[in-house]
Amino acid sequence: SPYRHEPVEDWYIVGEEIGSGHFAVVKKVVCKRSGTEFAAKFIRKKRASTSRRGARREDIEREISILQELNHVNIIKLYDIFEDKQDVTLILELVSGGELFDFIAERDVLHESEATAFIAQVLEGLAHMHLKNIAHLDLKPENILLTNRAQAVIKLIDFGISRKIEDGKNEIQMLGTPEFVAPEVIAYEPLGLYTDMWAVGVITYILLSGCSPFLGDNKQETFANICAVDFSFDDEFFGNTSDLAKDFIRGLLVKHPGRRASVTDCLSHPWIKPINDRQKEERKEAKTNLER
Ligand SMILES: Cc1ccnnc1
Repeated sequence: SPYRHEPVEDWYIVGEEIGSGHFAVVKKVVCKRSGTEFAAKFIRKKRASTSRRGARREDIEREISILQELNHVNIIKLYDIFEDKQDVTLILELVSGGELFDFIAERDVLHESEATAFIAQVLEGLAHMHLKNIAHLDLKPENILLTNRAQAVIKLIDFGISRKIEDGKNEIQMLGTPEFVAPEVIAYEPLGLYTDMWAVGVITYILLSGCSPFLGDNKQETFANICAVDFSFDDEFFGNTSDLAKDFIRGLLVKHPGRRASVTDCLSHPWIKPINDRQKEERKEAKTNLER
């Protein structure tokens, strides 16, 4: 295969674990030649065809080809690929500012205008993907990282279940994380770019309130809440939230995929792109209630 068959340790000093995925572990590494830090994602290969452990070759190659097609400041970059008997290892851009939600939880007050700046960056990264008919399909807070605390640049990570959406062929059976999956995922109906937009609605709802709109006591309850689109803006948590923000979320938590706001609709929504000072004023006043 076209991947480098030398040991990763020949070229990189392997450091601490900084993340883990389904069949993968992510470690901080330092390039021996340049001293530059990267993240190495060691993906365990499936050995026997009957084994349930390890990732299938076609899934690893799909993640790689999708990462190689994407080139955007808000999407994690892939620099190199190694392979040995046990793993395929992706050398990725190191994103060391932690998860967006931890950054926000640390802040005592986060104005909506700051929240929109983060969501706008998620939307910019998604716009780049959706333009190429690529859906992430596993958008959730832990897959939204920050480069560092100063600039607070967002990076989308983990394209492990990401897919090219081709008409008629997107009957993909898959399940992201229950709390963030759209109704079509639960109903085994076609997934699409619109499936990511539902997740943006859930993420924004949580960012502004600290509450999860559909989370039940178990998976079944959560799925029932999602399929019924059973959510509300409880005044206890949304009392300070602007009407623009609620309108933005309502446009995304729509059951019918065809009626759901697209990434383009979102980028031109007044909550993200205020067109006059009144809209700016309205946004500024509101504060988030994210759990501290
Ligand atoms: C977890 C992770 C993945 C990619 N880059 N940095 C950190």
